Amino acid sequence: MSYPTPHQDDRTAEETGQVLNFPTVIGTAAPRPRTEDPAPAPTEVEVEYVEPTDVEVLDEDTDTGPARRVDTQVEQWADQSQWLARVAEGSRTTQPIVPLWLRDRTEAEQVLRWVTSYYAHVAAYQATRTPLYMLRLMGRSPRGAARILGTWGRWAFDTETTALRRAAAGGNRTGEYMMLSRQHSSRVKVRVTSSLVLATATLITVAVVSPAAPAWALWSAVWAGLSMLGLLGRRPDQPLIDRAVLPTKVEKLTSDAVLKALSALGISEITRALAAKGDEEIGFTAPITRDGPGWRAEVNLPRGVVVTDVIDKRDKLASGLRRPLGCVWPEPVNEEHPGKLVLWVGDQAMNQARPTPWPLTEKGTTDLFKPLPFGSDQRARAIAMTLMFESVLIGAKPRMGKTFALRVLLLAAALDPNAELNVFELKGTGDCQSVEKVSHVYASGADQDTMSTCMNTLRRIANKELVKRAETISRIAKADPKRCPENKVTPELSADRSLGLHPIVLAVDECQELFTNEEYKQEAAKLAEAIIKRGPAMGIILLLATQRPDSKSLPTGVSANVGIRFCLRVMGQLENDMVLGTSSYKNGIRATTFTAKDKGIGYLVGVEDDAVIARSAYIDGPAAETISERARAARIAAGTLTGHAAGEEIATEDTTTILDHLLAVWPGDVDAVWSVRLIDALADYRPGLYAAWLDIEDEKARATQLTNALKPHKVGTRQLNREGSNKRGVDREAVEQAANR
Ligand SMILES: Nc1ncnc2c1ncn2[C@@H]1O[C@H](COP(=O)(O)OP(=O)(O)OP(=O)(O)O)[C@@H](O)[C@H]1O
Repeated sequence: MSYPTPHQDDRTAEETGQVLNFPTVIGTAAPRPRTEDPAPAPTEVEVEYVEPTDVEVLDEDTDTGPARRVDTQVEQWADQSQWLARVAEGSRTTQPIVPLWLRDRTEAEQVLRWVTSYYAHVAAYQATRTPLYMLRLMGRSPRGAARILGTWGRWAFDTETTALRRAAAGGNRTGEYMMLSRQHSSRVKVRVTSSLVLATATLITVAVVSPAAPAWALWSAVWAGLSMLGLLGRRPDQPLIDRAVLPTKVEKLTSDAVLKALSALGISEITRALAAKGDEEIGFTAPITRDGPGWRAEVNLPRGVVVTDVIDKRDKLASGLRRPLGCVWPEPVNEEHPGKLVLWVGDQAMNQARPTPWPLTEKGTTDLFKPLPFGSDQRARAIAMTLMFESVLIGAKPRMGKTFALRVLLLAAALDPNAELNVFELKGTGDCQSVEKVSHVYASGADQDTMSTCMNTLRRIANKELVKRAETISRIAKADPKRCPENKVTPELSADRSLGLHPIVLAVDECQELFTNEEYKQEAAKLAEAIIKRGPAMGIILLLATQRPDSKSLPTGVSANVGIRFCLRVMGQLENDMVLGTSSYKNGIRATTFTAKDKGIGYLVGVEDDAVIARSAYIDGPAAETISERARAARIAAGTLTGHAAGEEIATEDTTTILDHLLAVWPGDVDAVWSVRLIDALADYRPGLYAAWLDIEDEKARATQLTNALKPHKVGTRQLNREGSNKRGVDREAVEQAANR
């Protein structure tokens, strides 16, 4: 593309804008003339067009004339340093020396499997059709025989000279005719005689040899003969052998196919960009390559089109590519720009691929400080997650695989003999039963008893364990900062059982039951939030799974603070963002695009830098039992089988007191609060314990209830003059001191 020189362009300066010359540090190229300068002799100046970048547009009112474009420096730089720009661009987009698929053993195996399966398919396809091909040969043999006879007849009776003889006879060329006739007669005589001799010899040989030959040899000869005739009888419009049509799942992805599919999306900018041939608005930034069991294309979408526009129309894209929906996975590349699309097209729909086996099914133990195998991505690459210092939220529509995913994490945790498991399944179907034999606390049920056991465990962990662990950690950090450099548990501290800092895993399946329970919802939300915020540093890991990830069933404090999120199929943006985090839907991370068949498949956030599509490992009931048995044996060997699993009676009753409740509901940093206000908050927090106090109409009498309840803890109340009224109230310091005592 070339810039017009001032004389080539007959527009006015106002129309074109003026190009200012900037002093440049690179070279001393002659400045471009201003449009109002006397025109130099017209010359054809070919200047390669460089996309204007960082163009400063001056205010129309400043200086003289209209807004000015100041591309000169950019152009000069580009003119003189084209190669530098090319090198810079080139080094940004260098292609890997070792192909992607060869870098990883699993991927190399995938490719090998793919190639083998392709040729196996072709071989099997043709082998199964061999009888059909034979029938076709037999069917065509009469035509072959006729063709042979025809050809022989034409040769033996010298038909090729018939036209010449006719022409000589018609033209009264007697001499020529006589010569041709003689030649014809002698040819026919020789050819017919030799044919008869050959035929007789063949017949005699057959008659002599055939009685002595074995039957298979005769049949083979007949078959070979007929096959030969069949081959000679072929027809160009009906090939004998069918093409082993490549199955759709391994068809190569071509750039044409990708562009065609993109054009079918009905996005006007894409259609325009594709129509404008030669325009580089849309294009591939790397060759389409094999990537795991599929193809990977990198596309720069036209300016203004974002990858989420394409993700929204994934079904149309799949239709355009003529692939099953489960094969087509468009993804954004967030570190580049929102219009950079990576399109991965699998050979097989993800939901139909064989789930990769869980590596710990047969053997092995785990360490919660290290990555644990969780599942695999669309490319069948293993996905591992480190649970320590994290909390996990799993959300989905019912029956999409949330309990299976939770079970993988629970079994992985169970295989760390040092981890204490507290497991609650609030639907009562026994979905987590496989880990009962290794759990310190285990309860399953939809009843109030299970709920109350779950609440008491939450209270123990949030109110006692967190406090105790914080004290231990700060004591160790003070005494020996090297032992605890980041004021959080380390593998060494956690392994020392005498310190009580071993990992605690608290899992609640169907947690919506807890967060919507009239009696516990407020308290449960506060406790869960406290554990999510403060627990990870102290080795406490909360795992939550819910089939109703909406604002009512999942407290914002929980959904906003959780670290690892796994969202299987959900129906709407709200549920999607509740599980995956605010703006996920807007950013193209949409679990709404999964279909009902995508069981166990979801978006996983918080494990890799970007959200990934993952399928949890499939561990069925019997396999889970076997793994759990192994985990139990490991615990027995390590001497860490405790609580419910060890048949111990564990105190799961409420060990919190009114002091804990007061501190949980205390408003911010306020040092003293009226008793009536505290009673209101307490009644919301623990309606089962305090709601009855609200029935007392007289404010003074109501406040007295709190005074009396605090007496056993040696916490007094006093008159507080606030907002122009004088009412009984409590000091925070007094409550804290009593709680610490
Ligand atoms: N990773 C997976 N691969 C293949 N199939 C899976 C996978 N995970 C789950 N499934 C299938 O999905 C079905 C439902 O799974 P699961 O019981 O975990 O669903 P759920 O979401 O917990 O259901 P509910 O909400 O009713 O408790 C299972 O029976 C299983 O066959």
